[in-house]
Amino acid sequence: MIRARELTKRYGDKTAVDGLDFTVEPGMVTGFLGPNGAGKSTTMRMILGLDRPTSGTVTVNGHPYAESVAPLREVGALLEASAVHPGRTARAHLRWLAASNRIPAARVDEILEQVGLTDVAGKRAGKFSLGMRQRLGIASALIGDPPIVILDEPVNGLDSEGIRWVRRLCRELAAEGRTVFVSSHLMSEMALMADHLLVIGQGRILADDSMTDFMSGHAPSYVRLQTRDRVQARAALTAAGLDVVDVDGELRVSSRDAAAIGDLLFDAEVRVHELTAVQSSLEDAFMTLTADTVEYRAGTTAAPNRPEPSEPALAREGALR
Ligand SMILES: Nc1ncnc2c1ncn2[C@@H]1O[C@H](COP(=O)(O)OP(=O)(O)OP(=O)(O)O)[C@@H](O)[C@H]1O
Repeated sequence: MIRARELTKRYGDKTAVDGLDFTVEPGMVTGFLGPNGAGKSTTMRMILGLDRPTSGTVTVNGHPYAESVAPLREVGALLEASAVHPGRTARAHLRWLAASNRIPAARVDEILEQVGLTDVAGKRAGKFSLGMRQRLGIASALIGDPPIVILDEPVNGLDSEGIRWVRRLCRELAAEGRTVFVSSHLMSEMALMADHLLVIGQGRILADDSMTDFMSGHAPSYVRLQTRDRVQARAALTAAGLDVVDVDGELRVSSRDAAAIGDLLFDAEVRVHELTAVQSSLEDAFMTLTADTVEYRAGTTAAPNRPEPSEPALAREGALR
């Protein structure tokens, strides 16, 4: 378990992390999300004792990580995949880590096998591709068989097979009862991997919810309706208590039950061309939630202080009503 209380970090005038209170529970994958500059890396660094909080505390298993006597056996972390001496082979790197943490040498071959690096174990890390370095970073995190695993952008540089492997690995680690805390900018991947989400923006918590609650609260579902009889359809749906928005000639109905809407329109003698239940994505939900906290943004011709609004966000705000 990881627990932060009023965790704050300032760099001069800049408050990177602003009074965070959260608990990362064991037995599940917790996704850590936030736009660039939100304070994710700073938070992870403070958890690992690499940065000192300006105020507040963060503990792993009830004590600050810096006080750990066998750090790699307590917390395994991947912060930067390239943090390996380039002249060292993968096996030599892992042996060195094992020796310095009193981990049996036999564990090295076991972990090389687990991350799929056995065949290149004798190769220098400097010659590794980004994907191989990522795997070596994950091996380094897991060598001490730690109950807490922290992975910052673990799928960076991995191909589809590698991404699936990381997803399976995280889910297995959580199923074994470990605390798994993972950041990623790949929303589609996070949606498949995480059970719980911690979302921050400008150093503050925006959401701390189970994936299910987060999606139902922030990623609305709707039914898309194409018909020539829009006026009649709208009247029938509104009379039934449903919200309807017109987006470029397509009606969006605030419901997830396409069949019920089909029946209702049939009774109202409305000819339907398309009726599709649409679930907005984690990315839509994330963009809507963090819209006002984004620190770096490319120039856009749309509204200057908000991201390009996602379709469901438009629907929810009734902007096109
Ligand atoms: N050593 C530092 N000195 C000054 N400011 C810093 C330092 N480290 C981070 N910051 C600032 O603190 C804020 C949070 O940065 P942090 O790297 O934790 O964000 P992040 O969520 O990890 O971003 P990204 O997704 O881009 O990695 C940013 O505004 C950043 O510029």
